[in-house]
Amino acid sequence: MLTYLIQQSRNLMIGAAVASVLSGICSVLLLTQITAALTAASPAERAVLAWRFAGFAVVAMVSQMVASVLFERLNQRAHADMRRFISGRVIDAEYRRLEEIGGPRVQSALSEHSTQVAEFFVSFPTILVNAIIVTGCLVYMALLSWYVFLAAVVVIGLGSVGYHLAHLRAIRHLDVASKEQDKLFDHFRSLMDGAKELRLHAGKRRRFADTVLGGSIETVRRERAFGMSVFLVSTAWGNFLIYAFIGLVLFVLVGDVPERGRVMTGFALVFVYMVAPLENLLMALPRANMARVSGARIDEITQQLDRTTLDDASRDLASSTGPRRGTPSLASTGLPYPAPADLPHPASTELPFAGLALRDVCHTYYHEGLDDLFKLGPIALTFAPGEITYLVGGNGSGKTSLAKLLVGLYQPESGEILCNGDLVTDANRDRYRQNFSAIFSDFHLFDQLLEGASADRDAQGNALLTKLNLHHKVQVINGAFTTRALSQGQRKRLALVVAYLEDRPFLVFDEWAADQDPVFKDVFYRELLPELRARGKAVLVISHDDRYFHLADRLVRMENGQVIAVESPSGS
Ligand SMILES: Nc1ncnc2c1ncn2[C@@H]1O[C@H](COP(=O)(O)OP(=O)(O)OP(=O)(O)O)[C@@H](O)[C@H]1O
Repeated sequence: MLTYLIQQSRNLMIGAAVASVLSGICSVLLLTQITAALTAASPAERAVLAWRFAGFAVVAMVSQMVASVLFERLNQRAHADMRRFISGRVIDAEYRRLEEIGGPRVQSALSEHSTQVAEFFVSFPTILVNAIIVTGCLVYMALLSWYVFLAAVVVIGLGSVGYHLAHLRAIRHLDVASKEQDKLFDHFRSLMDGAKELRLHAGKRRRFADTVLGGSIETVRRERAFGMSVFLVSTAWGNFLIYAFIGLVLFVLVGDVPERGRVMTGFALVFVYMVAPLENLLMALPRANMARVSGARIDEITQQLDRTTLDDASRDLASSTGPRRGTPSLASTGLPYPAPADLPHPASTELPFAGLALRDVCHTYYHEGLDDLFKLGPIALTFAPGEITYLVGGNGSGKTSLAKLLVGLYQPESGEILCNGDLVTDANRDRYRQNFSAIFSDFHLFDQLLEGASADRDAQGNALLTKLNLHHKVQVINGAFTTRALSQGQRKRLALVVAYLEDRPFLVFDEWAADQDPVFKDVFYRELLPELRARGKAVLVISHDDRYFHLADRLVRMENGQVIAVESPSGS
């Protein structure tokens, strides 16, 4: 990830580095002018020095401005690139994969980890400029004396071994911290999602705050502090080696060389000049290592997201703009998923929907903690336009899972789905999904319709709001709802407005009516559903409202992941 970001920003980075180096050189030259001014005798000499001083000061200022602005831009660009990259992968990922990975880990990658990686671009100029200065000093040292240079190499070697050992240890702790951080994001979510429960139960609130959340915060602090301390200790070890080296050179190696005074002065100057950059370098490296750990974490998450992706069409599109699997690539981030018009056509929505068939489809959930499986299917069912199917059964019998299989959110492990007689495959699954509007029980309402604002659509939306008796609460203006602060039942009605506007041939309602008052429940089952039937829509209604089961064209009963009966209650 980090390597890729550096490659992506190479030119900007080179520009920023050159400006940094120039600023560093000018600072040194300014110092030489100050020293010269102290000893300058004539006014003419001082005038020349003054002009030079002014010149270097201006160049130093301009180059520092350019360098810091460019590095800040690099930082922000890296941040934006990563956000686009990760959210692009999340949008592309198979839904089931997302369920498995879980929101908190993705959230953690999007926020903390990407901040750490972007931070690298703040420490990078320090590393770069100081590394250049240290290298320059070593070259100068080699010119002064080969013996001393070789001694320097040995000391640097020793320092590196120490640093490497420390590094291995520190990385282990930073890794534990970054994994714990993913859990911490889960607890952060509970802070909001569980706000009501936490307020109603003081004991639980305390235990959550102290043990669960507090424990997680503490683990991250402890592991990160330990990892970083190891780095800092190795920095002190590096510093010690620098002084040991200086002592070695001054008091042992240049004992009785010819021109001792000149050589000693030369070394003294190099050391004085080199110590600060070397210290800065050693201090900046731990930050770069933090960035590396976070970069690896982002890679791990995006690779898991990638294991199965949307469909071959989007994969093809991404591969035409850059590498996709294995090596990290931001190439597809500008276009995280293909516009429907760009997709190939099989199982398409262009043909009028003529029906679909599930042929012995199966899906399995594996519950890791319990070492337990939930097996859905094999299930064989057909769905026709203008037909209302009620899917009923006890809690956990597999109704929602079957609906997710039906609408293409899960791909069948075995068996197949045929739409208009065409086989649904990985290549056309995304297009197949465009046949459906679904309101699951954990539905999400976007604040916009995301259909492109138009006066017509606003008018259509507002008419539907009136029909669903919501017009006094909310309106559609410029393609967006004026509010989402509604009761659960009202929000579900709003979701219904969205589904109506989508005008898809197949609608799925997962216990939609559960939150409606009796009057509107009646309207839903007795008016809205028949109306949809009359418009030729296929409808799957997951329901526990047995008062209305007789209104279904077909009643599919489920138990323990299997369809146990298909009935025709209305006698049609
Ligand atoms: N995201 C998931 N990960 C793992 N297992 C799951 C997941 N969702 C559901 N399951 C398992 O699948 C079984 C069926 O769940 P499903 O939600 O399909 O049932 P349901 O019939 O819709 O239940 P309800 O009437 O309570 O909504 C559950 O018992 C659960 O063990």
